Amino acid sequence: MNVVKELSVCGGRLVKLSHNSTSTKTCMNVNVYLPKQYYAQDSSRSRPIPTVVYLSGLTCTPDNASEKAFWQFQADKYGFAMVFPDTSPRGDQVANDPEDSWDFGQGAGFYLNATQDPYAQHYQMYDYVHKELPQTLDAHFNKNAAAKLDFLDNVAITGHSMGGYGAICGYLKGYAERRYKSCSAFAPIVNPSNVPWGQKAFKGYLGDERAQWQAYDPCALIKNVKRVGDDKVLIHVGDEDPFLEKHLRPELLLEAAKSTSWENYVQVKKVHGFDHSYYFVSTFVPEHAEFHAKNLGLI
Ligand SMILES: N[C@@H](CCC(=O)N[C@@H](CS)C(=O)NCC(=O)O)C(=O)O
Repeated sequence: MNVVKELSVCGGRLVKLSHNSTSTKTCMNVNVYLPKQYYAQDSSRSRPIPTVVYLSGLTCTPDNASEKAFWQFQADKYGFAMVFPDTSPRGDQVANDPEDSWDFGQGAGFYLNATQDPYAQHYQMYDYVHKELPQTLDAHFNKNAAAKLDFLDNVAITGHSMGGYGAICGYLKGYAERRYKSCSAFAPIVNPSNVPWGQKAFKGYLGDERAQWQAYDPCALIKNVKRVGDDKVLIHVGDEDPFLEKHLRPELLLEAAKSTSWENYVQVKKVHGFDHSYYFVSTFVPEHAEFHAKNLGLI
């Protein structure tokens, strides 16, 4: 991994990295925020600093949330690190949307492993985000450092819009092995098989066969994953979000959860007057941070 830039933010440092990914076969950018606890000269710390992975929405790079979600204040408050991955592979060699729209292709990888040409070659974002990136970050940050960061075990996941979808999907798919300790989402796409953004992406990346889509659809996954303990999924969405009725439709996840172990354990908070922007996301980041801090054993 190459450190492209390091900046002071709040009480810690934002590290901007790039690396050659074996999953996407491209150079990927990722931002990592190391909270103030990472730099504290406290050798008595008994366990590594947990991480929260934030998956961004359509058109975003790792910088959008790093600059506009204000996670850093919360990371310092509770003592977790943040990982901000990119939303797709990028580059001239990477196939893009034939319609040249922002809802598919570069900036819109949907955090899945594409099976269809010409996308399968580089769009392997599921393996990248959930498998390769944590291992790569672990090797980079923990090799020689005294203070350890936990990218592999005590990890939470969250995200916005397409990234909220990616977070719920990754959480449920990895649930049996407890890949993530905690999951939340801001204005997520919850039922991609049945909304235009998701259908376009699934058709392009996974093909016409709808049976293949089920493996990545939270509304299908939730029916086959048995919830344990106090696990809950926390969701916020604004009632003035322009994408609410057509693309997000969070009520469909509540319907899918009915009569399963998740009934009453998916919490959708519809908040009045908020839209889809980072004004909305940043307002509710403190509540999500507290939720994850509890589930990561920090409070
Ligand atoms: N007009 C928006 C449409 C896409 C959009 O709303 N993207 C959301 C995620 S689905 C976003 O976070 N955009 C970037 C930002 O607000 O910084 C854009 O081109 O950015």
